[in-house]
Amino acid sequence: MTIDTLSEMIKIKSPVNGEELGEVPSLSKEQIDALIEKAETEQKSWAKTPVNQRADLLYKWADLLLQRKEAIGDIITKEVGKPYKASVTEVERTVDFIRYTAEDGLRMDGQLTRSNQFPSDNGSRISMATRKPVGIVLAISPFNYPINLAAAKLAPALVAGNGVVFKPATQGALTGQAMIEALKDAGLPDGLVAFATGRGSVIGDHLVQHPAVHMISFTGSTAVGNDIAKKTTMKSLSFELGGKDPAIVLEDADLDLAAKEIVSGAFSYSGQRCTAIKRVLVLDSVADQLVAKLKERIEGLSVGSPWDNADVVPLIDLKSANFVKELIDDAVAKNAKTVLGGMQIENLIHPTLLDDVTEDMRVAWEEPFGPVLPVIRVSSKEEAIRIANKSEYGLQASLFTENINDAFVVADEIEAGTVQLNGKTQRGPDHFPFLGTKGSGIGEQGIRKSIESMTVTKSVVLNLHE
Ligand SMILES: NC(=O)C1=CN([C@@H]2O[C@H](COP(=O)(O)OP(=O)(O)OC[C@H]3O[C@@H](n4cnc5c(N)ncnc54)[C@H](OP(=O)(O)O)[C@@H]3O)[C@@H](O)[C@H]2O)C=CC1
Ligand SMILES: O=C(O)[C@H](O)COP(=O)(O)O
Repeated sequence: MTIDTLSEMIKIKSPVNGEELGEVPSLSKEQIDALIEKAETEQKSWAKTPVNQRADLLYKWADLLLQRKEAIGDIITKEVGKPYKASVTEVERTVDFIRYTAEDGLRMDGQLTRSNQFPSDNGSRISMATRKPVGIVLAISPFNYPINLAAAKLAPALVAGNGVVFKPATQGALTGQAMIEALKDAGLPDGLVAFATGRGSVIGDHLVQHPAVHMISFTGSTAVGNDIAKKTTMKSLSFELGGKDPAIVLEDADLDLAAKEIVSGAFSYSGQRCTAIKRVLVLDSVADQLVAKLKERIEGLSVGSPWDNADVVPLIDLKSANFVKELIDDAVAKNAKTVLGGMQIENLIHPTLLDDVTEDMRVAWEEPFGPVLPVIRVSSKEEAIRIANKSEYGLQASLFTENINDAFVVADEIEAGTVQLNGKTQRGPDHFPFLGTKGSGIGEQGIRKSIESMTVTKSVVLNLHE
């Protein structure tokens, strides 16, 4: 089917019980073009709107989201099966994100540079650089944080004076709709944000190659990120992609702390987080003890419905669960030991701990996006660093040690955007720098960095003549 022939609706069903929740239009090429044209027109006056008024819109939007947090939390849980408490927390976190973005947007300043800072210059020129919006930002978000990772693109884009084309994950589009309704109720100029629904596989190419789009802020899988990068030209890119975050546990680590952080980092929302801990690299001498502690904690996880706030819930779809099971089966066939779990019931995978995982197993390298934790035993910290860095990904890493020297030496060697010392891998707080190296991304996020990525420098030079 080509995009030109589309006009049908896409039904959104619950990943938990298959209930039909609603539908969103699969927009045609012409509909998308008309929306983008309107956004382009509106952006011109939005860019001239004082930043304090742009920030006011964000504050009002945040207030409305907070008032609607239970209702939106309800939609998130229905649509992506996130535990209800975590869904409401996601809305609250988004509110904080938007408010902080408004504040940072107000503080974004230019830079004054005198020419005589450069050798041999007589000082007759002054550059006054300010930040200008890029124009139209294409925001493409994934399913797993359907409001937070969408607002994390829209808020910086808007406060900086841009128009936005917002393409939500299809499984996440109902949440996106609720978020956009709140933005409209807060006073969003009509048409400034084009809400572009439709499957990425169908409308994606048209969006990412659209000549009116100046910048693409994408969060999702490395496969789709690679595809977009190949297809676009002359657009700036900010990509947050997949990960295979290791937790490295050295001999002198506090093993109780390590086990607690690793289990929470690996299994919350069933491991459907880019920053989930996706492998453990533990020194042989403490591996038995650590595995026993991990086992005990994983046994304490609840499995079931997101409405009961279970720790481990059904995955986003059957295809994803089948993929996770495939990784488990491959490892077991190659002699990994199943310490716990390994069962699949439709799209629910029981929390799984695999020991004695080796480098020939797919689960050592591939991102499951599910509740499976492989343990790889290593004989030295050098081996841990080698295996950590052999990954195609480089999002985050955790390092557990009581030795401050090792902490900094090893952290320095790890190829990742962030190394967490004695803590689980995680993105927040959201004003921290957040980035992936290698296959985990391009560019940097974190509130200030996101605003910067959606603006360009405009320099006006004053030439003084005697
Ligand atoms: N580093 C980070 O910050 C994060 C990374 N991720 C990564 O995202 C993945 C899980 O999220 P998931 O939603 O499944 O990721 P996908 O890559 O499948 O989808 C992400 C978004 O891209 C859209 N899309 C799909 N195909 C195309 C295309 N050809 N052109 C343009 N857009 C397209 C999707 O639309 P549609 O839904 O319609 O297919 C969706 O909106 C994991 O790999 C995870 O690690 C997730 C969150 C954070
Ligand atoms: O999408 C993701 O997985 C997030 O960017 C990770 O956020 P978190 O570390 O706060 O869960």
